[in-house]
Amino acid sequence: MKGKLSEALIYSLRIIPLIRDIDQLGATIKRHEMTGDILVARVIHGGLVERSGLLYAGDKLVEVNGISVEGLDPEQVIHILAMSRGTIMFKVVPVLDPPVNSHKMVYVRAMTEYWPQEDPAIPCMDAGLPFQKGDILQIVDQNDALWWQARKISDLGTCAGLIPSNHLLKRKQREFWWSQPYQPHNHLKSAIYKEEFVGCGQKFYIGTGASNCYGAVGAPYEEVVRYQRHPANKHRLIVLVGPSGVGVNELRRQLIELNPNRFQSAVPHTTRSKKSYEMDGREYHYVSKETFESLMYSHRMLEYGEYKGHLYGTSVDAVQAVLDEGKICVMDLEPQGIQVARTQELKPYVIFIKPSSMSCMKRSRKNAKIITDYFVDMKFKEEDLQEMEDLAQKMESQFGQFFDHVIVNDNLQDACAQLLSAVQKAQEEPQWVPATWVSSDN
Ligand SMILES: Nc1ncnc2c1ncn2[C@@H]1O[C@H](COP(=O)(O)OP(=O)(O)OP(=O)(O)O)[C@@H](O)[C@H]1O
Repeated sequence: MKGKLSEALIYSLRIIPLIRDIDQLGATIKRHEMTGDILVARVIHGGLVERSGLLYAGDKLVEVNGISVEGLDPEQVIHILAMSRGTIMFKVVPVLDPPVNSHKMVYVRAMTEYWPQEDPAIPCMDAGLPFQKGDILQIVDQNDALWWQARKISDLGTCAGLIPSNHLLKRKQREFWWSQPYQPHNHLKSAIYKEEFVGCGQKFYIGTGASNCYGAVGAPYEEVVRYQRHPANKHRLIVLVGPSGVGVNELRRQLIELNPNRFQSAVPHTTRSKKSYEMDGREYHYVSKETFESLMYSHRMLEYGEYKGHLYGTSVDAVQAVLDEGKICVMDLEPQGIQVARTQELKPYVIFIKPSSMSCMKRSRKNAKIITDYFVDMKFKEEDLQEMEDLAQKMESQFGQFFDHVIVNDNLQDACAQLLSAVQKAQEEPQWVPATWVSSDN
């Protein structure tokens, strides 16, 4: 029988050389709250440290290039690193069980915006990844429940950056919401232990329009997948959105005119009575108020409104009727209606029609007429164009996360050609869509 051995931890010191090519090392360090040790806090995905496979989160730094880091602040260690060139020698006590990233890679659409420079709670500002509404992010590391690592798909070659986790972002949004309007910034103060980024100080643009660095309340990330419509499947609904007068109707009309066998509008419903020259199902579906309201209450109306005492609206079934014929349904929608249309059933592809610059608009709309029920032949005035621009900005900042594509409507022919190409791509090429749309039918 073995005698009782007293246990002892054997700390194996390891010397790790890292050759710094450019000045990115891609790791953060922090000081242990109790022991004062300098530890590797985080290894950034895609950075030099991660690629070397030699340093892990939790490793304790003992020396850097022969200089002891004992008793130093993380900032002082960063300074030593900043002065070092070529091969950097780290003497470390390796962590006993290095963390493994067991999460699969997921892609999300950012439904809000995030500005690390405005977020005092981020453990390391320089390692933060700023993003805007609608950006598609590749989440590469979810080991930390609060801070994930992600890359923008438009920038997959770079090393990852820190973003707040879904859970943290939701919590912060809620706190911010409740703290309004009396203490707009107190919620951001946090006792999170600061980390220092061992890499070059990336400079980020600080957003000016954001109400706070965490954006608006709502689901902060939407999981997305690449989806390509099978040629045998129904077409995706094409939704056009834009400020009044920008040319949404004109573009829709022109697109349908190009190929009426392929593109079609949905026939709207109305509660007004049919005129003698009209035909039920051609201009409108003429229904009773009760029928209309039951469609509304059962969420089968994509949008509706009242005009001169009568209800008007477009139903999901009317859109489906066009899709069932194998055609591409093109409809314009108020931005508030996008969320209602965003279903697995319709898989809408949303195109935002945007005005161009004021000077361009003045030129291109010189002979254009505002089309309303009250004024005939009224030309666009400067105020109209200004109002259109302001509204476009508001729409973009409020609903930009839902836009799959943006077209600037300056020259009508160009805009129409861009629309045709975008619509074809939406139907025939892979696009990012909410993961829930393809879970069961693929
Ligand atoms: N690129 C363009 N160049 C010149 N005129 C244009 C252009 N786009 C649209 N127009 C004209 O601008 C006017 C308004 O366009 P349209 O009716 O399509 O606006 P809208 O976005 O549908 O707005 P609303 O919803 O208020 O009707 C029309 O007379 C249209 O012919």
